[in-house]
Amino acid sequence: MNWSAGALGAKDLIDILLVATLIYQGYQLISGTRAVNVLRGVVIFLGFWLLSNLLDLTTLNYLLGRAATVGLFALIVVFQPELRAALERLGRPRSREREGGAALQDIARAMERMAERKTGALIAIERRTPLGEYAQTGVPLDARVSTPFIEALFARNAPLHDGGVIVQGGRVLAAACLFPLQGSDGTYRRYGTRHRAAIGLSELTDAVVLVVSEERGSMRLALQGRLSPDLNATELRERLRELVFEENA
Ligand SMILES: Nc1ncnc2c1ncn2[C@@H]1O[C@H](COP(=O)(O)OP(=O)(O)OP(=O)(O)O)[C@@H](O)[C@H]1O
Repeated sequence: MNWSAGALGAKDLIDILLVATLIYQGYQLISGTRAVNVLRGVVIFLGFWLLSNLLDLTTLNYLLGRAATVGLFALIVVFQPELRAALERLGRPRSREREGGAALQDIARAMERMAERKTGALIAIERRTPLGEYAQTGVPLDARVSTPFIEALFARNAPLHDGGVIVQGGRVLAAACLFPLQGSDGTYRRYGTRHRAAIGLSELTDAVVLVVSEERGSMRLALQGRLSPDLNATELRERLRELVFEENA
């Protein structure tokens, strides 16, 4: 940017606009993931680094400079799954998103039917945080989502009915997965393990986790460590559309 020229040219404005868009899109890609907290830490670290530079604190500045180099590589290694998911999302064809929309309808339909029959179910829908590490605790499937398929997975006595199903962009990634149980902090203590597994996973990731209670035949949704009240079919569809299709688009 040519500051000496005094006024901002059209090129500078485009430049600023593009950088602002990049920063915003970058933030959108990581918002709701554990990377946001790390980003805050990085900003604080950079603040200290800048301050040590301004105040000319040579030793501190040297140490922070060294730590930054190592830290950059550490961040790439630690956030490799998130980076891969973000890049994958950038390059994901639109057809794949349409598939995701149709899959939501199928999941909602399966939820209603299982609730009618009081078949217990637990379904996690991946958003920005990759759920691969939880999928690894179950049986890998990589199959297209459909209402009968989801119902078959949770049918009583079906081999994979125990545990949770993980859905990623219109496909069932794995079934019979073990989700982290919500800690016993009191609020959700009275709930059984299926509901606490839903809350637990939604606490650690940004996934939308759906539960059908075998006991009550109710449908609920866990998000960001909170469990919704009972949802009817219309409410469930609405919530899924806004949380998975619109927010994640
Ligand atoms: N950590 C876990 N991860 C995934 N699924 C789990 C986990 N713990 C329990 N489940 C599932 O929950 C089932 C047990 O549900 P439980 O009756 O304890 O819970 P609940 O919340 O009372 O649900 P419901 O209302 O359906 O009875 C197990 O059979 C298993 O399928």
